[in-house]
Amino acid sequence: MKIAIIGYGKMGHLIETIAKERGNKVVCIIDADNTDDFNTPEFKSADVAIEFTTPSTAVSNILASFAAGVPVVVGTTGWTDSLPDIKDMCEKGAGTMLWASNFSIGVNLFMAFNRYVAAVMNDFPEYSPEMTEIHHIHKLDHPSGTAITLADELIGKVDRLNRWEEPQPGKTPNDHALMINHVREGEVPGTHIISWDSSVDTITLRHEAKSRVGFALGAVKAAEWLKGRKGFFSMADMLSEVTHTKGLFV
Ligand SMILES: NC(=O)C1=CN([C@@H]2O[C@H](COP(=O)(O)OP(=O)(O)OC[C@H]3O[C@@H](n4cnc5c(N)ncnc54)[C@H](O)[C@@H]3O)[C@@H](O)[C@H]2O)C=CC1
Ligand SMILES: O=C(O)C1=N[C@H](C(=O)O)C[C@H](O)C1
Repeated sequence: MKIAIIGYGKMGHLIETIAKERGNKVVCIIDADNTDDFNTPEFKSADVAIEFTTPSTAVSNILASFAAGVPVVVGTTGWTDSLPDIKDMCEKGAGTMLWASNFSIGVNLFMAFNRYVAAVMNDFPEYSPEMTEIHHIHKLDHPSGTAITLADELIGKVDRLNRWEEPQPGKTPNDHALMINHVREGEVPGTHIISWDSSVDTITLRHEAKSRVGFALGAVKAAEWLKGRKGFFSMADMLSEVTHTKGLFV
């Protein structure tokens, strides 16, 4: 199939390599210096575009893809205040998009394990959860999109929690808040840790990406799956259809 790449940075380069290895043709690459190319026949010929740019540019790239009539897989994080409006547009037929805070199959399994553990822990108030995400020093947003997804899903299962917070100097954490810590060091591709702590022990769930390959491969597979569909989709929609794990992802 024909793929357009929006954002030719660390993820964009890897997506180009993996898309070609899987037999796809990359028909157009848009980066910060050629954003007028959304109007070209090359971009408009793409079956699906894949967008990995920055928190401040994702929304305009999504809208430009919709205007060009090209369905778009979006991995950019840090812009999701606008997600309800974009989802609404897709549901009204103005565009097609698949968004995920994390395209790695391992992280999507980790998300399922997190939901299961949180549901169990709802009945064990002696355990308090906390989350830490560790990423490379170039990352623009915090907490990571993945941490926000994990936190929202955990909070949804635990009656004693109603929001997440980041630590603030001099401020005592609220009893009903899940704390999310972020660490920026070196070139760490992405590590997420969820711990459940009691006075006598700690239970820890940890996912550690070894490289960005899992993210890029998942995004290319999502693009291949999105071809020919219309509406708004998540990784869960794709995984629940292509795997036989009934109820695990949605
Ligand atoms: N959902 C997922 O699985 C993953 C999401 N990400 C997210 O993807 C985004 C990009 O990550 P990286 O590739 O590591 O960043 P990067 O900084 O290496 O690349 C971003 C690219 O976007 C380009 N860009 C900036 N403005 C643009 C515009 N208006 N139009 C087109 N391109 C533009 C930059 O020139 C740069 O080449 C980040 O938000 C990151 O958090 C990263 C890895 C996995
Ligand atoms: O910026 C990154 O690199 C990553 N961003 C995503 C996020 O914010 O969750 C996914 C992955 O952890 C890598």
